[in-house]
Amino acid sequence: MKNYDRYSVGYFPPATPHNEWVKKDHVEKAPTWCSVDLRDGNQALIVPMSLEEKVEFFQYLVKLGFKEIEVGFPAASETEYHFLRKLVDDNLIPDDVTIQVLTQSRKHIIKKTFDSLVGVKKAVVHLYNSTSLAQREQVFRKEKPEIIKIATDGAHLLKEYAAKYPETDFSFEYSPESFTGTEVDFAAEICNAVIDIWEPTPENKVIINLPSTVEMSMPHVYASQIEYMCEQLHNRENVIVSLHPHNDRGTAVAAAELGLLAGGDRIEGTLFGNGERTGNVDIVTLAMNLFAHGVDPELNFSNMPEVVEKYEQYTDMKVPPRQPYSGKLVFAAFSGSHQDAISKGMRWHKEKGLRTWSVPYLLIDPKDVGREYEADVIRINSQSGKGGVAYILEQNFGYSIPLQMREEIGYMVKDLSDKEHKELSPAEVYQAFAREYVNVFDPIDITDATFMKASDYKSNDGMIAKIKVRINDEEYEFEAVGNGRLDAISNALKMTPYTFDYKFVTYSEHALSAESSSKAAAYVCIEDSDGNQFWGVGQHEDIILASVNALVSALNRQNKKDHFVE
Ligand SMILES: CC(=O)SCCNC(=O)CCNC(=O)[C@H](O)C(C)(C)COP(=O)(O)OP(=O)(O)OC[C@H]1O[C@@H](n2cnc3c(N)ncnc32)[C@H](O)[C@@H]1OP(=O)(O)O
Ligand SMILES: CC(C)C(=O)C(=O)O
Repeated sequence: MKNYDRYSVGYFPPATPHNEWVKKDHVEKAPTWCSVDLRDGNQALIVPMSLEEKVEFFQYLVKLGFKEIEVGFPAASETEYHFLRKLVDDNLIPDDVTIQVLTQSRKHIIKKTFDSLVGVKKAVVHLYNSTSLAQREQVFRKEKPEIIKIATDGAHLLKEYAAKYPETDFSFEYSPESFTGTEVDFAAEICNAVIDIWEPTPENKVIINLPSTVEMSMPHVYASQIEYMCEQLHNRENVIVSLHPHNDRGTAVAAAELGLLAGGDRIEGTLFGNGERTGNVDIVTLAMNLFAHGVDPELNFSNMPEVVEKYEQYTDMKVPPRQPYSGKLVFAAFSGSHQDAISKGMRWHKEKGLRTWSVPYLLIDPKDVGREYEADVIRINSQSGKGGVAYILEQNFGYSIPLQMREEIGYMVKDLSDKEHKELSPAEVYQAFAREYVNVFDPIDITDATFMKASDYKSNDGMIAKIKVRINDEEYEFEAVGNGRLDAISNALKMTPYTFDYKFVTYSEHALSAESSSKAAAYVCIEDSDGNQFWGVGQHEDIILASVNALVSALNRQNKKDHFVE
């Protein structure tokens, strides 16, 4: 590919290695979450949200458990301003939720921001200016001291305006925007200049937010930068280090996780990673990654389908089918060996009554995010195998297919999917199975069967079967004795003018689920003198007649109408 040589690394790792974070292997507690869906997410939409949509989305974010929500850039537009006023005037902000607003470091914008906040109980005012080499040179055309002055002027203004509204509990946040393209020592210098003005205390900490406004490096470089900043920041114990990753290289989640290992306390991100360009960091994935490591994420995504639905409704964006934890296909196993392992794993967990989760191929239990095994996990197409097909028949329709029969059914179903070139729904799997195996009554149909004990039969408990049978539209009635019911029926059938060539290989039966109107299923396998085997399945409310139906089905599969001659 041409033109790769136009690019080079544009980021600035610390001059000395800052890699202590590498010694930790997982994040041990949830960070403070700040949703920026209504600001960063909103500013990235083709059509930003309406006031009503923002109100609903805000309330939904509260329901999910967010305690800090950046509600907008109130100086940006009338909608943003009125939205904030509505939250305040209609008392829509719960006491345990802090709203946050973003402002550039410009006096009229800061003033308008504070105007919009009048009457709010508590708020974070988030000040930013760009600090990267590229922005300094190309956009602001200013040297470092002038860039620092933009930040410190803004920091002073925030203090001044906040003092005018003593009824509001204000906190301050500063972002050296484009941090990832900023020399780390300069980033530390400008953040410290702001911290020194704000003079944080344990009661009034400040937030220093370190955005990868554009994600430029591999995630470990971002982590090293965060570790360096945590070491350099003044008054660190009273500074909340916040991370605001974007996803330009597709590694925002990794960067955020490593950044947390490196000392980050707080994450700004959005549901499903909506945001500028390739998006902000996806808070759903981050939170669920904690969950999957046994850490309480302190956000509630237990009804993921609803989260997806609401998000799509508010933003008009789509959650892709492979989005971690939330996409439609992320728990789906189509391939045979995966299905086999999952169904065995599920059974193992059930049998052992295990609460801890270790089912192969599934990072978490889909039920924990409101997904259904039946609809979401094992799905049938031409890549599927016997284990998956048997799982579908058992879970959805109550048929516990004998192990020896599974392979044959598996191939029959996958072949059908292959020919039709489509996924088969559980109902279609069942129809294919039923059509081929269950209660197959043509050309042979036993229309009536009664049994009596033949106690004199070789002094054993033999059975006498009296059957009415229709074969190729002719009716016959015979009575015969056998060492069991099926044997007696076989002997009666042999009295018809037809030749039957089979012996029994195996038989099994079980009750079907309580909801089913047919209460029993039976499975019969017969073998002809050439060694060919034929399975049949019978279904009936009466277990004895289910077994008769299974035998008849097997015989009919052996003796297809056209080939069955006297
Ligand atoms: C990475 C991020 O997501 S940052 C947030 C970005 N979000 C947004 O910008 C959405 C909301 N913004 C807006 O609606 C508008 O930009 C407003 C209302 C805030 C300001 O509008 P305007 O003043 O008309 O335009 P604009 O933002 O283009 O202003 C650019 C000027 O501000 C300066 N500027 C830009 N950002 C900042 C900042 N953070 N602090 C101080 N000055 C800044 C620029 O250097 C430029 O200066 P110049 O006029 O001397 O050239
Ligand atoms: C304002 C800052 C935090 C921002 O949105 C970014 O840098 O991406």
